[in-house]
Amino acid sequence: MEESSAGHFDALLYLSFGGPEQPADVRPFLENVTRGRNVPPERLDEVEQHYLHFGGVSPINALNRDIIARVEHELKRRGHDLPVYFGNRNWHPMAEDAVSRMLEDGIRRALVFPTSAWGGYSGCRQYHEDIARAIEAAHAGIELIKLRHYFDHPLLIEAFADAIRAARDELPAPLRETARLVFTAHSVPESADAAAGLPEEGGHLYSRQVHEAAALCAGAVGRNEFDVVWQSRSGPARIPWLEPDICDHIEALAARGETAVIVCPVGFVSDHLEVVWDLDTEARETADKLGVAFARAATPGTDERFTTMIADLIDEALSDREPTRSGSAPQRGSSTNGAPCAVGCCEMPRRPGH
Ligand SMILES: CC1=C(CCC(=O)O)c2cc3nc(cc4[nH]c(cc5[nH]c(cc1n2)c(C)c5CCC(=O)O)c(CCC(=O)O)c4C)C(CCC(=O)O)=C3C
Ligand SMILES: [Fe+2]
Repeated sequence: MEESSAGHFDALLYLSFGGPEQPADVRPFLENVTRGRNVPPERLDEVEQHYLHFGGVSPINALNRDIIARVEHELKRRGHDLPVYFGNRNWHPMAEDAVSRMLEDGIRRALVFPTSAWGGYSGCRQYHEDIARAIEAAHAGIELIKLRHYFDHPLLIEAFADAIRAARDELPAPLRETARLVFTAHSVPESADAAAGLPEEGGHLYSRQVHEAAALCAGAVGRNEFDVVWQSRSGPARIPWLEPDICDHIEALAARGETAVIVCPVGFVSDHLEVVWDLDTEARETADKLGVAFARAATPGTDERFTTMIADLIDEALSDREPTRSGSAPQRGSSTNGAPCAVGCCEMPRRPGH
């Protein structure tokens, strides 16, 4: 998009994934997430149990409400009159409802902050689709401009780096320096990663950004050795997803004699279910069983720098200035009313039988 996003905005739409808030929500939420996506029912049964283990309540909505309160406070402090609306892709409050409330309140032009820092279909283009769907449902004129990818924003990297240091300090002193530093992000189908970004830039935008963010965090804590692994794979077993999985990786580390890991969930902004189940429960149990000391770095959502980053991204959009960033992988993500970032960006290949 060549057009400028600078100028006046009436509001901020905080757009996230959504999660169930009571046991009865779990199944319909999972149906929403996986509609048309060929996820086997056995996988849904399994994931349903993870949610029920936590009383059918995902922490994600409460965490997002907490971040929103901080953002509102920071925007006021900076003198911006930008009310913040909350909408999700998969559960209430839904993006459609947020946009219809915005219209009722007279909002005509708003910025959108997505809780995904990344490019790729699930992390970027699907949020554009959510925006387009919400506008269509509202049957009224509104301009929604999504903010850019922030995977390499220096404030995000610093928040993760401090969290890694704090996790390291939870380990027994003799293990701190030798503990393996392992970054993890949500797996996606290999085909989705290959199609992420622009074909002429080589695709693989999501995994490239994850590797870059990991390298920046590792550099910030003075390490040049680290691993990037994946978690929370879904879909049928016959379809390849990004690997290795975090638990398999911990097993491989144990087999070659490693005695401690620091796991940094670089792919996520808050301690939602994929973090508290897949890492704090499954990965930790795997490590315990193998006698590998385990420490998990905090996610950045509740770090003050995360709020500052959101406000800085807004100020950047308002003034149309160059992005503040530490990396060099392609960085897009900003477009109006759900248009793709560029022609062919994160275009999912049509798979027969889907
Ligand atoms: C890249 C990516 C992110 C990071 C970017 C971002 O943050 O957006 C992310 C985040 C999240 N994923 C989440 C939860 C789930 N993801 C699922 C399924 C899937 N995720 C995928 C990708 C991603 N997911 C994909 C390719 C699928 C397969 C189905 C499909 O092609 O779309 C399923 C279905 C069941 C299953 O796991 O099989 C669930 C329940 C939660 C909320 C947790 C909570 O409730 O607290 C969050 C933040
Ligand atoms: Fe997911």
